[in-house]
Amino acid sequence: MARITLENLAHSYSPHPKGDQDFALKRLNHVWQDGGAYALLGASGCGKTTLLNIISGLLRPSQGRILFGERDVTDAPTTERNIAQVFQFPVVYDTMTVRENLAFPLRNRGKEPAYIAERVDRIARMIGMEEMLTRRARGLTADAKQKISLGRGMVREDVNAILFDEPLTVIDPQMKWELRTQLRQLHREFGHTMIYVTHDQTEALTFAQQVVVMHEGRVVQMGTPAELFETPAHSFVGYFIGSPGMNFIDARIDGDRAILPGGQVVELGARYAANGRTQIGIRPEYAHLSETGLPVTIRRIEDVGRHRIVRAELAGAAFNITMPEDAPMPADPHVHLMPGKLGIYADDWRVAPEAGGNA
Ligand SMILES: Nc1ncnc2c1ncn2[C@@H]1O[C@H](COP(=O)(O)OP(=O)(O)OP(=O)(O)O)[C@@H](O)[C@H]1O
Repeated sequence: MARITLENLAHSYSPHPKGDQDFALKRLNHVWQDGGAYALLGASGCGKTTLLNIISGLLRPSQGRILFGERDVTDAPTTERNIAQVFQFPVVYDTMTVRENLAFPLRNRGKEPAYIAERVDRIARMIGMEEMLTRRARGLTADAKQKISLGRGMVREDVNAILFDEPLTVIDPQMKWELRTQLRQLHREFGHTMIYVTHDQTEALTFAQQVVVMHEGRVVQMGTPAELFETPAHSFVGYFIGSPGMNFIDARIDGDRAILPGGQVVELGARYAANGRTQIGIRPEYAHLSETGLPVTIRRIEDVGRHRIVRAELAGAAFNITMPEDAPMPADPHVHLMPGKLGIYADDWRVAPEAGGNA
């Protein structure tokens, strides 16, 4: 296994890129620690698959280097990188049995038959296919074939990393949950570096210790699920994580106060110097309806089970508030923003308070 370093990496599918807009992957420096469980999260088209294919060697980056440990593998073929990759759709050998499919990567590397048998049985148990080991892959459902692909990706113990590219797309919801739990267990047991690509925040947050969020070809933040929720570094992370996402309201920042478009003042509890398009950001969970605070107009209330989502308007912008099911609705609705939970954003990036500040 190895630490994977991406150094000044960038990729354009165009042979003559003219500017940033021609890069599917903009310049990027990143380290995947040996043994980490990472999710790579982002909307469709943000560059996740491009990045995975560069790590596995299916694609050569147009700029920069990739290191496995200290070794530069930028020009090394896939076979030398010792990476297992599981794709969105099944890749199985139809004429082989399930057992032969699972054993294939181990046979290829000349492992002992006894070891292969033991390892295949173990993986088959994990993916719930012990009963099917003697069946040919041809004729199995897409779901079953994808489980074989997953099993094959995990059967080797000696890989540098296992890359999963939206591997559960074709799996039914109940099995999805089970397989995700199994992957986590496998990670704990064997400590492989795992990179799991998804556009689904639930998948990312339940699988990974560290979530790397990509937006328009850039890594905008890497953090634990809690860090991404509490302190999104970029407004995209605020929108993308959480349900509903973070509220952003345009505001002029004046030292330790934010002035909203209607003139309402929000005390920030610390001083900020912010230029460009400035906004305050707050999660719906940290905004509470009350009789005092900033006046809001309520547009709609949605009951989503354990709580309600209040769709409101604050200072001319859409504003969501989560509210316990049994909380009373104020007669004259105002919203109270929890001061320690406010973030200040300038041109989409979170701004730290000035030295000596405490927000
Ligand atoms: N072979 C290719 N040739 C040209 N452009 C490509 C190629 N593959 C991907 N792109 C473009 O590069 C950008 C990033 O694509 P990529 O597939 O890496 O994103 P993604 O985040 O994995 O999206 P998805 O979840 O939809 O697979 C997109 O704009 C895509 O259209």
